[in-house]
Amino acid sequence: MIELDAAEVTAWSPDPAGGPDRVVRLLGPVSLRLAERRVAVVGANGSGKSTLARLLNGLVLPSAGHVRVDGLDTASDGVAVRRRVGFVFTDPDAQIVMPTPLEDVALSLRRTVPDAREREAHALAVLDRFGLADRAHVSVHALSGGQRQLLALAAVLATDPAVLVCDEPTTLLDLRWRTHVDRLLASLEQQVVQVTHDLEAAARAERVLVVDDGQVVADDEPGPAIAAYRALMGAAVAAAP
Ligand SMILES: Nc1ncnc2c1ncn2[C@@H]1O[C@H](COP(=O)(O)OP(=O)(O)OP(=O)(O)O)[C@@H](O)[C@H]1O
Repeated sequence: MIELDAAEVTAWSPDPAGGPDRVVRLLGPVSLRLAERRVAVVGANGSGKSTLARLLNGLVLPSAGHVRVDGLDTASDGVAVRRRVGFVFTDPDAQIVMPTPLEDVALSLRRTVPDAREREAHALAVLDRFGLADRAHVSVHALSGGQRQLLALAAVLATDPAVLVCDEPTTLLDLRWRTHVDRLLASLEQQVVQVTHDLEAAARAERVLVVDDGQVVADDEPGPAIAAYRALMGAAVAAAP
């Protein structure tokens, strides 16, 4: 269970008028309990979706309030939270650090599988599960964008986190790879919280959060939540000069 209690995120920002830096609120206060297996987060560019997603595994810490995962506070139990909550970025290149897929997945397993041979065998099995076994030893630069996104997912899921948070995991993918990754995400046992601009993907969630200007402005089943998001975007388009 993910719990946000009056969680706020603030940051220092330059004053456009040239005065001293000032504190701006990026998100919140947000209070939520997320127990559903499939949660989608939608909203305009810059509305605060990534900030919300990053709060869930302690990549961003709340400036006020608390975020807890299965009772573990992201501020005081960050390491334990990150073992429970895997995070997948939009751009897999932000995440892939090793020269080959095998080494990259093996790196994720270094804590849970101490023996090097066992670790390699385990990493190969993970790559096989993601359809990447025949790419295990090639340079990661020789992978397609879709294969790189799969590798990023494989490396995160290798340690079997209880929760997977994905920040627009299919935005850079063509329709074929998007469908492939969507199916893979749908097949997971884990709780998945997915930030997305893909309203078809959001419609498959059990619960959809709509973020606008740093606030959760709708929180509902997909039908009404997506309708609220469309209304919000329609109003923004109508108000544009
Ligand atoms: N460290 C920071 N300092 C100052 N402002 C920040 C910082 N991080 C994010 N912001 C601002 O906070 C707002 C929310 O950013 P966030 O990345 O959460 O939006 P988003 O909804 O994920 O956007 P997108 O759909 O474009 O990825 C934006 O206006 C962004 O510029």
